[in-house]
Amino acid sequence: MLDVAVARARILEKFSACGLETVSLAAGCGRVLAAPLIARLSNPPVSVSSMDGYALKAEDAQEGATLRILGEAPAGHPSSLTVEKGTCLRLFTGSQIPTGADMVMIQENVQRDGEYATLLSSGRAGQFIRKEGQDFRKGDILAPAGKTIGPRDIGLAAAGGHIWLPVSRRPRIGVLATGDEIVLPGDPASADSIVNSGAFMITALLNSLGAEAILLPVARDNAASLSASIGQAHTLDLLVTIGGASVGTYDVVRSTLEAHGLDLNFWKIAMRPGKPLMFGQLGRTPVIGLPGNPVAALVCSLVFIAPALKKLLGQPVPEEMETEAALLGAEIGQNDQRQDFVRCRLTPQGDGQLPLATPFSSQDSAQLNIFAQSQALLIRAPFAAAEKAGAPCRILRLP
Ligand SMILES: Nc1nc2c(c(=O)[nH]1)N[C@H]1C(S)=C(S)[C@@H](COP(=O)(O)OP(=O)(O)OC[C@H]3O[C@@H](n4cnc5c(N)ncnc54)[C@H](O)[C@@H]3O)O[C@H]1N2
Ligand code: MOO
Repeated sequence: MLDVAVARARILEKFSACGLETVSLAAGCGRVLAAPLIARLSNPPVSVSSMDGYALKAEDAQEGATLRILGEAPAGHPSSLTVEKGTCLRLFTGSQIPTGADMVMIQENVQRDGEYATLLSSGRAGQFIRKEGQDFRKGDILAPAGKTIGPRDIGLAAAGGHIWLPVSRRPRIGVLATGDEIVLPGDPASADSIVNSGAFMITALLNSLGAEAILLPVARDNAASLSASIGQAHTLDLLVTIGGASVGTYDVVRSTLEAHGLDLNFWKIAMRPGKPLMFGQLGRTPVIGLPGNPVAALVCSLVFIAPALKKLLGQPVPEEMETEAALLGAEIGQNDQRQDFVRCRLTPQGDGQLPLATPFSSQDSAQLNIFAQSQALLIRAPFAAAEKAGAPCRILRLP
C-alpha cells in the first residue's frame, strides 16, 4: 500500500491551472485572482477632509483667532477659492481640501458668528486631512495573483477603479456516487438503502473551495450504468467517483473505468480511513476514486482533492500537508501500518497553550454524526508508538 505523502505527490503532479476568465466586480467574491490587481486610481484621488469643519492655514490655528469664512464646499463640490491668511472655508467629511489650506479644524472647536469663525483650540498642519494616495497610489499592487477574493478585496478593487476582474475559471468537478443501494435524500428508501450523503458532502466541500462541482446522477453497480457518466469525463477538469473502489464482487468502478481507457496511477494507500483510494487518468481528465464510506470520502477529499483544486485554481500548494500542533487530550495506543486520521474534539487551553485533541471513542468511517461533531483529525504516522495524554501531536482542522 502506498504512503499517504507519496500518493499526495503523485496526484498533485498531474494537476495544473485550468484557465482564466473575466467576471464583473459584483460576481468576484470567492473567486481566485488570476493576475495581480493594479490600482488604476489613487485613493483618495485628491486630499480630502476626514471631519466636518473648516479648512485653514496652520499658521492661523491659534486658540482665540477669528477667521473670515470664504464660503463652503460640500463633498463632491470642490471650491475654486483659495484660503489665504486670516480666512477659512467651511467643509465636510470627504470635501476636497481647497488650495492654500493645510489643516482642518473640527466644527466642535469653532464658534461661528455669521461670516466669522473663532477657533476654540489651536491646531497643527496636516490635521484631519486624508492625503491624496494615503490609502494607495495609482500603479500600486492591491492584491497578488492567486489570492481568493473576499469582500474587503471587492471594496479595494472598486476603489482602485476595477469593474472587471481576471480570475481562474472554476474547475468543473463531476461527483459520481455509485451503488445499487444508494438513494437520493428524500427519495423513498427501503430498509437496505443508503442515502447519498457522500456526494452531497463532497460537492458542498468542493464548491466552498472554489470549484463548480457537478452532482452526477447516481450510477448503479454495473458497467452500463457507470458508462453513462464516465462518458462525460472529457468535459470535466476532474472526475470523482464515490464507492465501489474496494475488493467486493460488485465493486466495478475501477474495471469499468479501465474498460474506458483509464491509465491507473495507483489503487490502495496506507491510510485510515481511505484505504481503497484510486487515482488515474482518463484521457486528459484525472479521476479520483473515493471510498464509499462517507467519512473516508471526505477525509480523502481534504487530503488529496483540496490541494489538487488549489493547483487547478492556479494557487500555490505547500509540498507537505499543512498541519497544526496540538496536545493529546487522552492516551492513545500504538498505530498499525496505515497513517491514521482520527476524528477528535479540540479543546482550547488558556495561557497560549496548544489545544487538546481528544479522539472520539468510535472511529467508524460511516458515522457522520461523530464526524460532524469533530473539529479536527489527529494525524498518526504508520507504526506510531502509544502516547500518554499531554504528548505533542499534529492535527488537521476540519472545515
Ligand atoms: N474485504 C475487504 N473489505 C473491505 C475493505 C478491504 O480492504 N477488504 N476495505 C474497506 C474499506 S477501508 C472501505 S473504506 C470500504 C470502501 O469500499 P468501497 O469504496 O468499495 O465502497 P462501497 O463498498 O461501495 O461502500 C462502502 C459503504 O459506504 C456506503 N456508501 C457508498 N457510497 C455512498 C454515498 N455516496 N453516500 C453514503 N454512503 C455511501 C455503502 O453503502 C457502504 O455501506 O470497503 C471496506 N471493505
Ligand atoms: O477507508 Mo475505510 O473507511 O478505511 O474503512
